[in-house]
Amino acid sequence: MTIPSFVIGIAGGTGAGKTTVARLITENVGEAVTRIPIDNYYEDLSHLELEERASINYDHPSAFEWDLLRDQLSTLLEGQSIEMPVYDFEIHNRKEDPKTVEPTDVVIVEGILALYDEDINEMLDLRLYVETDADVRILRRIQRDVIERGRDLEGVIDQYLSTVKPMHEQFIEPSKKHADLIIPEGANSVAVNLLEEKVQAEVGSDAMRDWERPSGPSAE
Ligand SMILES: Nc1ncnc2c1ncn2[C@@H]1O[C@H](COP(=O)(O)OP(=O)(O)O)[C@@H](O)[C@H]1O
Ligand SMILES: O=c1ccn([C@@H]2O[C@H](COP(=O)(O)O)[C@@H](O)[C@H]2O)c(=O)[nH]1
Repeated sequence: MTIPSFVIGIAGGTGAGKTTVARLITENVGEAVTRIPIDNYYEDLSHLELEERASINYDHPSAFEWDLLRDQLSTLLEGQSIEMPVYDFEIHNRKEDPKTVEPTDVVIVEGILALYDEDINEMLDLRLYVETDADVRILRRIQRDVIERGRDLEGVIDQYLSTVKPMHEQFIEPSKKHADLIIPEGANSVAVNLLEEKVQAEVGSDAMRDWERPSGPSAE
């Protein structure tokens, strides 16, 4: 594999289709891709009761442990494995066991604030922002949170109006200015096909990568 990996950041509002885009553009390259969902880097809130954890603002940048994400991403880019935390949305906390993640040709950093942090942005080779209308996103979120994340309708609506929407407007939408590409309507087939080709090229042509990178082996 090539070191450092080619790193793609995928940001966008809740329900925009980030995970779907990440899955579709990498589904034909097998294990050459590692996904780092930044949800896994929510602060460890084990010291709080479940009820207190449920009322946290999970859409504010301060909810994330950025130092850990920066450290683990750079470790991965140096070619070493990491012990990535794994988040459980039902209990609003990390699971007990982390997941061992090995370095791969392509790394995808995905999450609402994937383009927010300056240091993380510098580590990204391609910055994507998935843009989908708010009404579509909230409908998707209601469906997902009730079915997969153990929430009730009233709770999803309250959280959306009190934190998700205002934080989207304050932090997530403005992070779009850091994007190299904006993908309208999420997983649209033209965008997905182009990005899939790019991912396959990165997995398949290590030699070209070295030519392109000033810090790559051929530049030394
Ligand atoms: N282009 C699309 N068309 C229809 N449904 C979609 C599309 N993209 C995503 N979805 C659906 O919307 C929901 C949220 O998508 P997801 O990729 O998990 O969003 P995010 O990761 O941005 O929160 C999922 O149920 C997914 O299947
Ligand atoms: O304990 C938690 C942690 C996060 N959330 C919400 O998740 C979304 C981000 O996930 P997407 O897959 O991008 O939708 C964020 O808007 C948080 O509000 C949560 O509800 N509970």
